[in-house]
Amino acid sequence: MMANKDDLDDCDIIKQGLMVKRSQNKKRFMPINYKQRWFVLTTKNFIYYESESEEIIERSSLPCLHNIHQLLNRRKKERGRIKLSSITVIETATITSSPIILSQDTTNNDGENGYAFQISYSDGNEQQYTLYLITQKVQERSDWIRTLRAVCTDNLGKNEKYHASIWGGKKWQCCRAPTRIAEGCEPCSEWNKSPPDSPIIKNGDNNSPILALTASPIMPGGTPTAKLKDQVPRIKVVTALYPFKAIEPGDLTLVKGGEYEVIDDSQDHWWKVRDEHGAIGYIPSNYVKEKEFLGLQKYEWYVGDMSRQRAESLLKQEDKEGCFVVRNSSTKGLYTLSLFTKVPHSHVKHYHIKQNSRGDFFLSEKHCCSTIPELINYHRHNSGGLASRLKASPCDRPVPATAGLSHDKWEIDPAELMLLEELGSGQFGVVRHGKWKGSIDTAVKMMKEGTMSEDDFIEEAKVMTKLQHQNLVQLYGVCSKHRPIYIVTEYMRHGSLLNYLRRHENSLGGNNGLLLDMCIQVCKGMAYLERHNYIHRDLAARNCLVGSENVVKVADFGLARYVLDDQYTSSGGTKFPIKWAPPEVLNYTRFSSKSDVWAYGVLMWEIFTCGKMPYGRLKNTEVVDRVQRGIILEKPKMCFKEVYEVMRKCWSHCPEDRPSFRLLKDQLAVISQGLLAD
Ligand SMILES: Nc1ncnc2c1ncn2[C@@H]1O[C@H](COP(=O)(O)OP(=O)(O)OP(=O)(O)O)[C@@H](O)[C@H]1O
Ligand SMILES: [Zn+2]
Repeated sequence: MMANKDDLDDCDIIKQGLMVKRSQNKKRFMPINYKQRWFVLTTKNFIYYESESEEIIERSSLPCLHNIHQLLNRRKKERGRIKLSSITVIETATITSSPIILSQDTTNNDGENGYAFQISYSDGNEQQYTLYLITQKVQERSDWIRTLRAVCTDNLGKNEKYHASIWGGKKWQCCRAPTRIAEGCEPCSEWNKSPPDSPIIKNGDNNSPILALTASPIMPGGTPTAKLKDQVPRIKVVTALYPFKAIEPGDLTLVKGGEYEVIDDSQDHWWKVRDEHGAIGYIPSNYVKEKEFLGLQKYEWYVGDMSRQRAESLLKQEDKEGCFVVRNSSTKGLYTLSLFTKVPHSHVKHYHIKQNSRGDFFLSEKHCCSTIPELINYHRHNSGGLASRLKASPCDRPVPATAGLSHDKWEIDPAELMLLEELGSGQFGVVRHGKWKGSIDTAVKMMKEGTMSEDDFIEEAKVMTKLQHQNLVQLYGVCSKHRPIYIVTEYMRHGSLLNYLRRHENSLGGNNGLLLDMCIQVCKGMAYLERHNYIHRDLAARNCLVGSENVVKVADFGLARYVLDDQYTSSGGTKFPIKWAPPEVLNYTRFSSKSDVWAYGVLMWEIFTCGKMPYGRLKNTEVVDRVQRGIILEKPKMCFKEVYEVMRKCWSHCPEDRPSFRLLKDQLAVISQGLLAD
């Protein structure tokens, strides 16, 4: 089997496995059939191969990744491929009456015929096709859906609706619509949510889900029949990635590494779980991960998406010989080991974790291991070519903020807040460091009376506590029963980005990579807001904050809407952030995610000048005049040409010509990868 050129560009496998594929029946006279295929998801394509060999299957355990050349060498015949960029819908599917031939090994089959899902994509002529796939286990299906959605995020969402079932030849089996091109009958799921895990293919009239009860290690009490009545489709077990201390009644304490059975995950941020003693309560969903998908996350040394620059500064801060982390490489699906050594001088070395032709992992070719944890263990005892033996990894890493301080809580009793030192002050009033119930660090913004339309804001705060992203300052809640009202947020120990840049100009100035990484972090937070149709309206370095490990987060989003002072809200006002405003805001006060993008360009400029004032001492009227005439900020001295090009695109006169944050995020990642080979 020859590898074609496309394959060679496409060598990073994200996930692979056997599934049953329903024929696409492009030619109407062909009978529908089902074939087992070997599916390979790469960073660019979803490819399927003839599958007669089982040997590869055994090697498919997570987080193991394979090189496509390897696969091709195993005489697989490619049967088709779909470009990820052409995929628009990934949803579950209902297929009712199909004689499904699954793999011979049906021992794990839970008595089901399988679980179906669908992938719609368009070819070059915009013709839509749908591929129906069937997995043996419900978990496999949600795993595939999740992974596929994660790599296709850029295209999903174009289609609003899909058909829940299949075209039966004369009508859609779901909605009975009589034409094949009829619009879908179900709204597409929000693609960042996981799919419902209900078994879809039914055995005759048996509509009740069959439970995978044996999968759960914790099952205090409760017989299968009791579970059936409770309509629990399957038991989901999660592992705690961080400790969580239950403070409010109704919450449950999490012990790091402990396992919990999920009882209710219908809300995004707080799940009801049961611990091994049978105690039940709410926990923050971002503190746990489904046991089956834990992968490397249970290891202290794995830091996930941390950038090269942040890994370096974290390890330098620890300042210990042999201190190391493993992080996701900038090439999707690969991992990098970052190792601190003092020999011959303090520095951090980065090693790609590679795989040989047998799929084994290695850092130096002589020492291969079948999993990454084994490889790490090996190098704890033998430097084996590394700059040092692997010794420890950074401990006391910060835990993420929770969406609100407890389940369903956004109103905070000021008596529970201990107020500490003043952190600064802005036009709304003073900001102080606080401790909630003696244990959680917070920042408390005491709103000067009369500066904001409080009732509207308090309503909005309920929504805002639900916005959660690692690059957004978390809103914990408000104290709204007393005056002045308090806005309580996550505490960020290094304060505002603007001051941070100015204070550290000497160390940051030469570090283009770190500055670009800050831009990327802000961009990620903004892409999240954009995805949720949330406009910031006052994005600038002064409104971003810096926390431990050089994390940068966006703060004060959406707040501008509730300000009463018209010196701040009207573009003619003295406090209006003119220097961050695009023409359409200056002319018509027309805010959008694209006006945020303009401001983001100015923020990038602030970052690359280490906190200079945009347009220097120019008066507001002079700035307006320049912006209207299309004169933009000059390139900061230490900024890469490529990065300045990105800023310029953010300053396109027409909002439509500016890139979205989603696009910016990818472009900046590419630049970062190219400029600072990882
Ligand atoms: N969550 C936080 N953690 C740590 N420090 C904070 C936090 N929020 C604010 N601060 C500090 O308080 C200062 C004032 O913040 P505030 O948001 O009130 O004003 P500002 O952003 O400087 O100006 P503006 O009123 O125009 O938004 C910040 O510059 C920062 O140093
Ligand atoms: Zn339908």
